Amino acid sequence: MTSLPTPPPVLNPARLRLIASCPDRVGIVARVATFLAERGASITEANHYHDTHSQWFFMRSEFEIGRGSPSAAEAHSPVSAAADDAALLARLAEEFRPIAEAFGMQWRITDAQQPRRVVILVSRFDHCLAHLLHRRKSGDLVFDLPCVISNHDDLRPLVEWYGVPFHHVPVPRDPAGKDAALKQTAALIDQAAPDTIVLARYMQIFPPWLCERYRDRIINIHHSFLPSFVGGRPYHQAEERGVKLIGATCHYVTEELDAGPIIEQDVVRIRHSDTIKDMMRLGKDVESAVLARGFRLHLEDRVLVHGHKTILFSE
Ligand SMILES: Nc1nc2c(c(=O)[nH]1)N[C@@H](CN(C=O)c1ccc(C(=O)N[C@@H](CCC(=O)O)C(=O)O)cc1)CN2
Repeated sequence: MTSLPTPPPVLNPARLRLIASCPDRVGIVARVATFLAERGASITEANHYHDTHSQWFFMRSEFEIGRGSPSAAEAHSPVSAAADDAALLARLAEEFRPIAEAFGMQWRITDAQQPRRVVILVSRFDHCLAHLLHRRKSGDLVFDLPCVISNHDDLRPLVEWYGVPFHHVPVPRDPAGKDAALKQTAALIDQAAPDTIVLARYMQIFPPWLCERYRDRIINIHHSFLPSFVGGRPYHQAEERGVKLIGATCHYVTEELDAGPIIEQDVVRIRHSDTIKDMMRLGKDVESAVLARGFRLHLEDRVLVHGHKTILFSE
């Protein structure tokens, strides 16, 4: 049997992701793999899942592909390379669209090397925000951070120490004032044009219109193991109930409070002698870790929303 010639390695390939879901049928993976192979793409990671309840199929393919146009190699300017990558991604999407339509897919192709634009919202508790700012500065989490928005001014020094713009939008308790403040907050978010919004212990409830505008792109950290202890003061609820485990839940934000699709959760054991203050102290590490893990899964396109649940294609 004649061995196929090994193609020369593609120098500095683009690294893209194709995420898709559709009613299950035979041939989906074969068709997508052929589409990629026909374009010289090398699949570096592939995940598939068949949901027996809904008979839907989910897939995530990460692949490397030559940037193609010689102009990109010749240009050597980051701006040109980024522009070429955008053009490559747009061309692939245009060519994939007929396949997606034939299978009835919900899909997207993303650039794994293009940092996401993220706006973080916070109130007074700083531990989750501080964790994300540190992980970004250390390079563990890669994302662009055009600004942080808060309904309190307390965390301005922390945020500005990291060289990130800080916007203070106080939210009064009266309904008219709250509505106006959340509209001002939304305007700042829109101005930043984020891919993702992270609520890092932001203690204001987003109105339905804002949840819809950024559906499946708003990530919250709730300081309980949902569905236990929804809403405000979950540690007080936990103390009253006498639970032996407290926890944290990272979930997408929907108009129904703390009921959005869950991305990541974890727990920590507590003792009968632990006070609410002890719980809040023990909870901080869990909240920070769960938010960072959930956020990373989202940044890497490893979370697929299916109804009120998620499918995770972890590494
Ligand atoms: N539409 C949604 N908005 C928000 C969600 C959500 O799931 N859907 N999660 C919350 C975060 N959160 C718990 O994790 C939470 C935040 C605020 C409250 C609350 O009762 N807030 C009061 C004001 C409290 C204050 O001023 O200190 C209120 O908004 O009336 C409960 C739970 C973020 N937003």
